Amino acid sequence: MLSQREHQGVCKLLSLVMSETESPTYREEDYRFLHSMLMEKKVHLLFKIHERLKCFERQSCIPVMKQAAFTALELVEELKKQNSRDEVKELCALFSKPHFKNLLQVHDTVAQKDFEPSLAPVPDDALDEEEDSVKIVSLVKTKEPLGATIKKDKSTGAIVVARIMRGGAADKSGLIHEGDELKEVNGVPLEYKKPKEILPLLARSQSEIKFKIVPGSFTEDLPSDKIKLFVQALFDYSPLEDPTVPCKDAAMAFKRGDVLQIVNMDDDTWWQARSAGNDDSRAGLIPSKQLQERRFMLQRPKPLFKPQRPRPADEGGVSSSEEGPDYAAITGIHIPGLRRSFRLSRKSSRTKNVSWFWRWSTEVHGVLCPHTYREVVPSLREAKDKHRLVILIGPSGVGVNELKRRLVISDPDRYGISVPYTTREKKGQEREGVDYHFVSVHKFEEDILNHRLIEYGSYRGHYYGTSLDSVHRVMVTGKMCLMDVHPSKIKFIDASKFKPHVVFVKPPNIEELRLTRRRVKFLCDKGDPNQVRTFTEENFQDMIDLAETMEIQYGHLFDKIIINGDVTTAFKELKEDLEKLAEPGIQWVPAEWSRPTLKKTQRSCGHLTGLF
Ligand SMILES: Nc1ncnc2c1ncn2[C@@H]1O[C@H](COP(=O)(O)OP(=O)(O)OP(=O)(O)O)[C@@H](O)[C@H]1O
Repeated sequence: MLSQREHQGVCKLLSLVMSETESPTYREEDYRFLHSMLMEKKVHLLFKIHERLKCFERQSCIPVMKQAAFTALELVEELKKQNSRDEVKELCALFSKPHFKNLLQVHDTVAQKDFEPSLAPVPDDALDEEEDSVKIVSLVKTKEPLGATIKKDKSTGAIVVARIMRGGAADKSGLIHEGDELKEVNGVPLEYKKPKEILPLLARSQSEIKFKIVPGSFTEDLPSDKIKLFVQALFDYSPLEDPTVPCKDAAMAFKRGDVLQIVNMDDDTWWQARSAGNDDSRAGLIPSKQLQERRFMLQRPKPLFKPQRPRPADEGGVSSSEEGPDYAAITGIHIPGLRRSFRLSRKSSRTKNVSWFWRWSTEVHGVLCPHTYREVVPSLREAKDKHRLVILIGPSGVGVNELKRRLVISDPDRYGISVPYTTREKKGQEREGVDYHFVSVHKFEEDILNHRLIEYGSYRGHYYGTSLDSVHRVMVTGKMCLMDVHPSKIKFIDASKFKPHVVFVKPPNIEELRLTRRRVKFLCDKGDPNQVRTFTEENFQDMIDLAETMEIQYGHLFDKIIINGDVTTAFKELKEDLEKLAEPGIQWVPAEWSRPTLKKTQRSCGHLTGLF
């Protein structure tokens, strides 16, 4: 907004100019052009800047002379002619020093206000052509790329500016816009030239690049710093491996999990983004959500077409009945709460796979949303805040329990595990509240009805489940609660309360599985301690297949993916991730957590709202 005084100034100037144009050569068209130019917001801003600079000039100190370097030189010559006193000699020596000479030269540059790069004057004949309006734009060449891409307009054959990268040199200049037609670069006409022939012209120019431009219809964008859309990438992207990217140099690479600020979404296929927190950097091209979804849809979904292997007779432990997900084995050091898993077990995985395949095939043409980007918002974590709930998921046998066990052993004061509930009888050494909470069927079913269980299932006629209550009990002790659930249950966890951090434990490739697990023994039936065996090739393949399916279905919920090849490396990576999670500061969380609709969804699902 212009101040009253500035506004008056503009009006005065405007009326002066208008009165001057009332000459015999007055043309309605020129008049309107001048009027619209003077009404331009940018012209007003220029007046404003001019006013401010004037103000500054009045306050600032004025140099006594503008040629101090020359005066110093003359003085030295004079002094040399005088006497040879020590002080005079010292002064002459001082004035002759290169540092001092340079200092005076800098002074003179400032005094003469000679900061502008010298650009050649606009040639007289530049505007003689018949075009309605032609712009001559001179840009000083720096190490920074221009930050614009060009293309040939298919219908007219003209070379036009395809994109201006936000924050780049062209964008900052404010002089070149998308849709502008380039007529010449450094005096070379671009007619009949291909875009790739023009790039060397730009590269060849030394200190300045001069464009002759026919402006396109330009609509002012929202400045990039005003667009506050942040997304977390759910896939890795490398422009070098993308043959469809319009300009590899203008594109940016990113990894899954990187947070990007989207600064331009005008184009349906290529957005412009920069790394979050890097406000001054030039934006880069990234595939838009729509483009990435299309690409994803065009890929043949692998699990859908995977041939079903026949089920060996020795693995028929669980039928395809309504029985809940199977429980997996427990190995290693006993830690309370580590003794059960509702994740798909290796025994039931094949049966489950069949139904997942069916679901995938319907969802792929229906509601399944490919994982491209998820909107995130910054959330400030303070030192006094409770820890976030850590959810570990992965196919059975991949090592979720092993990693939980190592975390608890490494720092029992920091990590805790919720104690599960069961309706079965207490066995041998088991302790109430340590190994399980032993409850009646009636109590368990009441808890189900009251939505007090995050997850539950039945195994051999007994219920097993994790209650919100037990998670809460760990959290109030100030520990980070670790739990493993089936990924389909994540959406029912009250995100605004627990701020779940989901870690997907992924198997490595089959060679590494063979290498690291060949001798590993696991309990294949927790009800029978004699049923210990080693992993088979089929177990490995199941693990990989199931991980792939989980990633396709639930990948958008994963905050971190850990590949559990070498267990020490995987554990270190997990621990580092969780330590970072505990640190105070800004964390990026899904934007939907802060939207009121989430609560509605939860209520309509009838889950997990009763207890807290
Ligand atoms: N990276 C690894 N290298 C070698 N052995 C591993 C590795 N990770 C886990 N194991 C071992 O594999 C076996 C299965 O691991 P674990 O019980 O943790 O799997 P899980 O994912 O919890 O599966 P489930 O829920 O079926 O028990 C255990 O004996 C464990 O010690």
